[in-house]
Amino acid sequence: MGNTYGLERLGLVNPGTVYRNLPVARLVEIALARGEGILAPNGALSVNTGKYTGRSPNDRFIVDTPTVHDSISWGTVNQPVSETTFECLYSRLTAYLQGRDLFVFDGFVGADPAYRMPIRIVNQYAWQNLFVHQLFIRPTAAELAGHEPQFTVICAPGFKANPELDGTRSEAFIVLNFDRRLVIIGGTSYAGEMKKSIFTVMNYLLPDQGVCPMHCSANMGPAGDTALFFGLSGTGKTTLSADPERYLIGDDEHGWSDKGIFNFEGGCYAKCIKLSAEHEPQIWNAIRFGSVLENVVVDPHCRIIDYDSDALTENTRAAYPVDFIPNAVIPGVGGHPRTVVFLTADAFGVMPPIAKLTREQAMYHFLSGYTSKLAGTERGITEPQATFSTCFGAPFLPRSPMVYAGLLGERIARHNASVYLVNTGWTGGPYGTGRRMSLPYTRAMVRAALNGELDEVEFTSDPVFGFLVPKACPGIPAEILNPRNTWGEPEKYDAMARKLAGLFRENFAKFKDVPASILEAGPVSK
Ligand SMILES: Nc1ncnc2c1ncn2[C@@H]1O[C@H](COP(=O)(O)OP(=O)(O)O)[C@@H](O)[C@H]1O
Ligand SMILES: C=C(OP(=O)(O)O)C(=O)O
Ligand SMILES: [Mn+2]
Repeated sequence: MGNTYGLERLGLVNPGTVYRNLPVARLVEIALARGEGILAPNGALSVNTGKYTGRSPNDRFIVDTPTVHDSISWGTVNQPVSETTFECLYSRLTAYLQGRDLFVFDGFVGADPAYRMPIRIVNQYAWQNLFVHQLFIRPTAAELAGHEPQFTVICAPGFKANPELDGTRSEAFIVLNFDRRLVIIGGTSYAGEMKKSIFTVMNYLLPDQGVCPMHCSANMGPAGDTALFFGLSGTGKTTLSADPERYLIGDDEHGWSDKGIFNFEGGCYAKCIKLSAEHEPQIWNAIRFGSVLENVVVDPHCRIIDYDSDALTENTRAAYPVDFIPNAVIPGVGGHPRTVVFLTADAFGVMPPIAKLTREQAMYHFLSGYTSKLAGTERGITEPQATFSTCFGAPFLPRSPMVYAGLLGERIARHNASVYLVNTGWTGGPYGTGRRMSLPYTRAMVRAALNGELDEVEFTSDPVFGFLVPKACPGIPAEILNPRNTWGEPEKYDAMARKLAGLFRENFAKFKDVPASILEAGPVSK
């Protein structure tokens, strides 16, 4: 029998061949030989995930054990399952995997050696093992030799749960078990479930180590100044952090410790619907041999890639290691951020393209997490839907939002970071009548904020939300800065703004123990 690398300790007995940390070329060869995907003309491995093309938040559970019971914010996001349910499902999963070839990736999450955690991902599919190889932090040969995983993900999309037997909601499940330090995934092949599960684990563990975990991208300017871009899926974290004038640290998940910031991952996971070489050259060029294209339409005969097609999903993706972007920072660490950007994709077309927030407003908007869910990233979402996703990442936060807001607010104050709200969503009217904000304009505004150019301009106070809106911004026609001017009928804008302010108030009512100064930083007019 071949080496099983200790898998039997997880109850994974009698496997077929176990492959551990295969090089990229072999994973690609095996994936192709097994018919898991096809080669795209740019060299990327192209795969389709079938029924599940986005995350399935309703199928995600956390095992409710005494150790974690009091520190998890239970509810519709963090749904509990019992240990008995977990053990039954787990034994059926391990039985399913007997006799099958398995692909193991041993590596790390967390670029700062002080906080990094050795992890193991066990995959049924070679392509998913390539995905995690590129997305997480790859070990050196020496690190691999001494590797002892502290958390494991087992991902077996071919194993479909039976809700009656297994206590799941459907055939798909993502179950996190902190006592066993194990995540099990079945029924769905969407690769994002693996990375976001480990993100959730870090979001649980790091606050106890004095680190603020954040759903944000990060980059660094030539002078070493770092910036963070918070935002729910599809709001522009990946796109805006890939900036030819700056050094990329990471596109999605970071921690902020007493030393500065660090990426959790070693790769990026870019949305590629309507991707163009003109608007996103760095991402375009990162899609090559070693990358994975997920649910992007690639013609099986003539092998033409159609980035414009949403035939399989709007949520088409490319996964690649950070160093496929020129000027990436390896290892992904940086100093304390000078600028923090909250990205919102406002489907009402109300929010200005950029606004400067006071510290209290920053906390109010961080807790609110106002944005729109964009089509495709979660099952059942087919058009933009206004949502309040606390901390711009509610689906990934196992603890109370106050834990994360407290950690972030304290760091923003201590390091005197400037905070901006940037609307990458609609302008000129709501979704349907208006249009998506122009990406070149958003880039110009972000550049001005990061360069300090916005410190030099005049601002007006937004009559509804109270934050400061610049009157001018280099590279931008001034009239787009006030969203009211972009609507055909400004009175309709006023009505919509009042409606949105009402939604903010309604949503914020759920936060009970918030200091008055933060409560008062919400919408100013009734
Ligand atoms: N003004 C804009 N700012 C940022 N992204 C935009 C804008 N307009 C359109 N987009 C598109 O929106 C998507 C943003 O996705 P992405 O950066 O992957 O989001 P995230 O990383 O936050 O999930 C990309 O497909 C990008 O091309
Ligand atoms: C991968 C995801 O997130 P993001 O779009 O933020 O990268 C996701 O939500 O499945
Ligand atoms: Mn992203």
